This record gives sequence, structure tokens and C-alpha cells, in this order.
Amino acid sequence: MKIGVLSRDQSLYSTQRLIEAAQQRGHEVEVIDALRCYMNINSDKPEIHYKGQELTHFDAIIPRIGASVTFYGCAVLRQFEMMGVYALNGSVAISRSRDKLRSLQLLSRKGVGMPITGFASKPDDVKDLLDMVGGAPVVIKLLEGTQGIGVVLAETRKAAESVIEAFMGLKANIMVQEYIKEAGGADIRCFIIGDKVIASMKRQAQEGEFRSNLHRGGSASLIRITPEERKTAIKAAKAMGLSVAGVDLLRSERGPLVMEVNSSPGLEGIEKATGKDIASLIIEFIEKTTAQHKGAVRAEG
Ligand SMILES: Nc1ncnc2c1ncn2[C@@H]1O[C@H](COP(=O)(O)OP(=O)(O)OP(=O)(O)O)[C@@H](O)[C@H]1O
Ligand SMILES: [Mg+2]
Ligand SMILES: [Mg+2]
Repeated sequence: MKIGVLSRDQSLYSTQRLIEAAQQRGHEVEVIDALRCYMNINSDKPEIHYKGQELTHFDAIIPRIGASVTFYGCAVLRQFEMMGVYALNGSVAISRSRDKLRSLQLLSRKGVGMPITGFASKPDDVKDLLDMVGGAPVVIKLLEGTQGIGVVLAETRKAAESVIEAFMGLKANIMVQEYIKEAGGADIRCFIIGDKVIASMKRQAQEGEFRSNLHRGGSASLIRITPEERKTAIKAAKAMGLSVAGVDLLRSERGPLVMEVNSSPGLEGIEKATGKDIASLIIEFIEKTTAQHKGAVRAEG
């Protein structure tokens, strides 16, 4: 097969591992920078050109679209879909996953457990918003934050009000969430391929910190998840329409709560924590699904 990895940086761990695994399994791989693709949108023959050449020969695309290039990256992926090329995760599902508000709305509609979450755009109703999510302590998050930056724990109502007002004053989009104290600064990353959790790890925040992000000094370790956690993670990925996903859960008194569903989950942390060859499992999955996909043109979205 000829597989394209839609990635801006060939040297990234995840991209490297996918290239290695695909080659090991006898496939041809090419890394494509979405921002260097230009497209011809016409009704009889959609085309993608790349550095002066037309891209016509791919059987499957692995999208590894960074958050900062979601818009254009998804447009390129959509063009591949219109050409009948199989995409490991579809453009519609990826753009959905990049919008935290939309994602949580979708998950709640499907009955997936999550921390009580409020959104508002004006500071006028902050008091009622806080009551709605159960009062302090609360976690306040910038919608466009990543790697734990822009995630604040407000322990008192006064602190919460000031932080929310400050963010809103800066015209930042935020959400306010019930703080799941009993998670103890840990979350669980479930790595999904198809309809299975193929690996999971626990990330524990460092002493004195509630954010478990590895970028914030958290540490990863192996964990056995419960059947309920497994079921929840699978349901969340399915609700989002993602074949490959990283579902982040918090362990709460009322069971597993989904924090977010990632459509380009990194391989480094999870491969190192579990010792599993996840890149090869992804390629194997593509071999199976591409065969089923042949001929079907996906042009949704
Ligand atoms: N409601 C909550 N209750 C307890 N802990 C939380 C809550 N929300 C977030 N955390 C902790 O803070 C960390 C960062 O939060 P979150 O994952 O929402 O933001 P982020 O990592 O910046 O976003 P992204 O993963 O999209 O980059 C989580 O991994 C978790 O450890
Ligand atoms: Mg996170
Ligand atoms: Mg994320």
C-alpha cells in the first residue's frame, strides 16, 4: 500500500514511528505537509498538488494534524476523502474534536459521563454559572489551551469569580468545570484503535500540582483499567466518530468521567509507558479498513 502521513514535521516521534512501522510491514510511506498542498476543487475531478506534483496514488492517509493547522489540514484531508482515499480519522471527526464545547455537547448527547461543565461568554452571569456547576472549587479552562496551560484550579468562590472575570475581560473563551478532587491529580489516557482500547496509562501530577500533563511535570505509568472505564472510552471515541483516539478519563466517585477526546494522540508517552508497538497496531488496522473502504467515496462534511 501507499500510505501518506499528513504531518508538518517528519522528525516528530509519532511520525517517525508510523513511518518505521509502515515500512516494516512492506508499505510505501510519504510524509506530506498539509500547508504545502494546494487543491483544485471541481465537480468532476478533485485534485491535490504538492510541490509541483499531483498526488494521485495514495491508498490511505494518516492525519497527524496539529491544533494550529486544523482548518487547512482538515480541508486537505477532505479533499483526499473526495478523491476516494481512505482517511484513518475523517476530516469531520477531527474538526469536531478540536472544538471542546462541541465535543462535550456531543458526548453528553450520547450519555457519556463528564465533569459538570459550564460555558458562558459574558461576565454578567458568573455567579449563576458557578452555582450551576456546583460552586467552588472549580477548574477554569481556556478553550484554546493545550498542555495544561490555561487550566486553573480556583479553590474559593472569590478566586473563581476573579479568574473568570479576568479571562472574560481579555475576551478569552473559557469553560468552568466541576473539580474532581478524588482523581488525586491523576488522569487515565486510553488509546483507542477501531473499537478497542489497545493501551492505557495513568498520568500522575507532580507533588503540589493538580494537572497531570507530562509537559507540566506529570509522570506516566502502567495501569489496569476497569471494564466500565474501557466501555466509557470506547463510547466516547465512537460518539466522536474517531477510529484512532486518545480518550482522557478522570476517576471519580460516580465512575469514569471523560475530560477530552484527542484525534491525534501522541505515541511517545504511551509506547514508552506500556512497551507496546502501537504504531504497528495502527498500520495493521489501516490494512484491514482500507480493504473494506476500497471503492467507497466519502464526501461528507
Ligand atoms: N475537572 C477537573 N477535575 C480535576 N482535574 C482536572 C479537571 N480538568 C482538568 N484536570 C487536570 O488538569 C489537566 C489539564 O486539563 P485538560 O486536559 O483539560 O487541559 P489541557 O491538557 O491543557 O488540554 P489539552 O489536553 O487539550 O491540551 C488534566 O490532565 C487533569 O489532570
Ligand atoms: Mg489534556
Ligand atoms: Mg488534548
